[in-house]
Amino acid sequence: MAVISDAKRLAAYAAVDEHVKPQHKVIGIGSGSTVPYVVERLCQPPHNNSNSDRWYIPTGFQSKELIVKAGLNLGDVDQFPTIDVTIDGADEVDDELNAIKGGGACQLREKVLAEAATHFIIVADSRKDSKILGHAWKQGVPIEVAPFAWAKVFVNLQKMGCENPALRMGKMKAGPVVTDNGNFVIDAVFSESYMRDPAELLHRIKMLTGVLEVGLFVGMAEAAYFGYPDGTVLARWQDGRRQKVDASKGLEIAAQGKKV
Ligand SMILES: O=C[C@H](O)[C@H](O)[C@H](O)COP(=O)(O)O
Repeated sequence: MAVISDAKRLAAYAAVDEHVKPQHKVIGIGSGSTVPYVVERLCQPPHNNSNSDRWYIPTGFQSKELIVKAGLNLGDVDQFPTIDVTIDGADEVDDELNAIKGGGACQLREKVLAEAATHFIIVADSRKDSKILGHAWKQGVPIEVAPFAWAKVFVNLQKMGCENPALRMGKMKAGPVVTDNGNFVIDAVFSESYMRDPAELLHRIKMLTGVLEVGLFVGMAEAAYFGYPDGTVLARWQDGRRQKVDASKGLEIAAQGKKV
């Protein structure tokens, strides 16, 4: 198995199989390239047997489309402020399961759904499995800001020691990326000494007026599942446990899924 998409699928399948139980009635669906496989698995046996009285809550446009296209019940977090399980992707995950998120500009809704969840689980391929944040993800910490405040937040980030904050610009669109909430995103690279203490960094950035949310998810994930190109899945837990998950069942289903 050499393809990264297969690794993502295995991680997603393993996470769904381990964490989504028939009694779970409200499920948060995250964003990114691994999440379509989460929805794919949720639509297969035995999980699909629970879907008629289950509600799915999206973290943005992409996951809303996934939920609607799969014919699942779409809800929102104002109807369901308590979620049983949220499964989401990540840009990088450190040794303690702190994560950088927001590469797709979804960090605000993602953090609300992560915080609302009794169980918050990350799924990703092995490239996201890291020791210290910033080692693998070089683009910086995604920061969602009120549009009129971006230049002021820029100056404050520079005062904190971030040399080159960047207003994220659209592709095939003149001007900045506008999030699903109508805000802008600043990507801010910080030194390793900052990244070694993500809780402190999160606190300092969040205190800047005009900042709505920071793509640092500190102490939130219960477990993270990383798919490897050799077909294995590594589960890491917040208490430091590491476990190789038997992905053979997932492999079998993935093979069947591809034929469909
Ligand atoms: O804003 C986007 C999210 O935080 C994604 O979960 C994250 O960027 C990972 O996305 P991908 O799996 O596409 O690398």
